[in-house]
Amino acid sequence: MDILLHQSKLSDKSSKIQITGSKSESNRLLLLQALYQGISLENVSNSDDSVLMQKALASKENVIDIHHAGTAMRFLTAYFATQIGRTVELTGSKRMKERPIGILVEALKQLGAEINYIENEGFPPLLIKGKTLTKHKVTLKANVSSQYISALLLIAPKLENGLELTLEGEITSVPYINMTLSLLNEIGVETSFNKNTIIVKPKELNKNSQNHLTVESDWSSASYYFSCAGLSEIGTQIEIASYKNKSLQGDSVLVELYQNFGVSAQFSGHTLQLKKTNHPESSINFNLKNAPDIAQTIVVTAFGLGLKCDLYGLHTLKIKETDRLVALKTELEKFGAKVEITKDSLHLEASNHIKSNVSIETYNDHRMAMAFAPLALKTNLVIKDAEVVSKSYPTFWRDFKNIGFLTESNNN
Ligand SMILES: O=C(O)C1=C[C@@H](OP(=O)(O)O)[C@@H](O)[C@H](O)C1
Ligand SMILES: C=C(OP(=O)(O)O)C(=O)O
Repeated sequence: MDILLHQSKLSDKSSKIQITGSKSESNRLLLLQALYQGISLENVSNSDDSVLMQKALASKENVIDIHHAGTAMRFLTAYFATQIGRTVELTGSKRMKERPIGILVEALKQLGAEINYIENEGFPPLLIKGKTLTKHKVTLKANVSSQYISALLLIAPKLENGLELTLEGEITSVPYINMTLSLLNEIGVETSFNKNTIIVKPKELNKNSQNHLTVESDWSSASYYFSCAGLSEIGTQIEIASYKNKSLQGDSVLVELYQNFGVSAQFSGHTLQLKKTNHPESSINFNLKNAPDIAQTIVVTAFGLGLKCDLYGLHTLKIKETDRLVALKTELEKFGAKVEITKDSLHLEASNHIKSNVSIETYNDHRMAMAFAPLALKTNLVIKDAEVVSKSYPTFWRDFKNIGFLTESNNN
């Protein structure tokens, strides 16, 4: 399905958008729920990636396909490595087979796991034979993906002696590691993270222990509304829910970053009120190594406002749903933008011209579709294969229409 977005203006009646739970928090908590009894959850994400995670954890099949879900692939590799007596083939989409997993597999093997590559060395699919992991110390590279680290941390309290991780190189996406540790703490697991060492103490929850956790709504999904506010006229307001002032999600840095685009974000209880209050700064320069998932949103907002934009710390973007650096350059240039990319940065020139009626390819990447959609506040455009949004935010197009976007779909 392609969606034609006519140039739109946000509706004056500020309607409140209820955004689904964080997929990162949900996928961690679903795994902890499978490992420990007595955990109940509220506001779990309805994203494809979380539904796939739930199904995989409940499945009794020998082959489990997690499609495009990176966290599910990495977290379930660790999970199945500890499921004694079970042998599972863990596989995914064509793209998943190109997303590296060797660092995690090697770390699990150092702990005593039995995992084999079915096709290419270092990549899914994997054949995992569940075993008791006997060791508790492991060293791994931390500059490729934090998901390998979170995967190990999630199973750590179940290991006989817990886990001591030594991280090598510059640690990437640190807030996601802290999120994992905080969620472990919430269910009573003791952890420490000092410099490059993380320690998780072993823990068996007592039979009667009950933990009820409410998943905060997804901040990466919130970014598209920050972008809408940023691209609107001064005075425009949008309300999104349900958010917390002290979030576990690193993408909550949006509140600070979007001030540069003239957007103010105020809490009223768990509702976040976004308002365009000021003109933007003349140029944007951010390091996003702690918040890689909002890079696409930010560069599109900057382009829509005609701003020069330099983004750094983007080394993980090449191994996500698509090579996001190449995808951004290709699609932005269709509108007439001038973009340079390196292996870890992106540079957009200031320009006040935006070509109309461009068709955006989404490359099986939900964030390509959602990041470009707010540009309809400036021009007409088409989003190809628009259903990709369901990877993290299935009701995105409905919600988008509700705040005033004029959309037309065609099913080709
Ligand atoms: O742990 C997580 O939930 C995630 C970690 C990040 O990945 P990297 O650590 O690979 O950057 C992020 O991009 C991804 O969307 C979700
Ligand atoms: C990179 C992402 O997800 P994953 O790595 O879990 O596929 C994302 O949601 O932007």
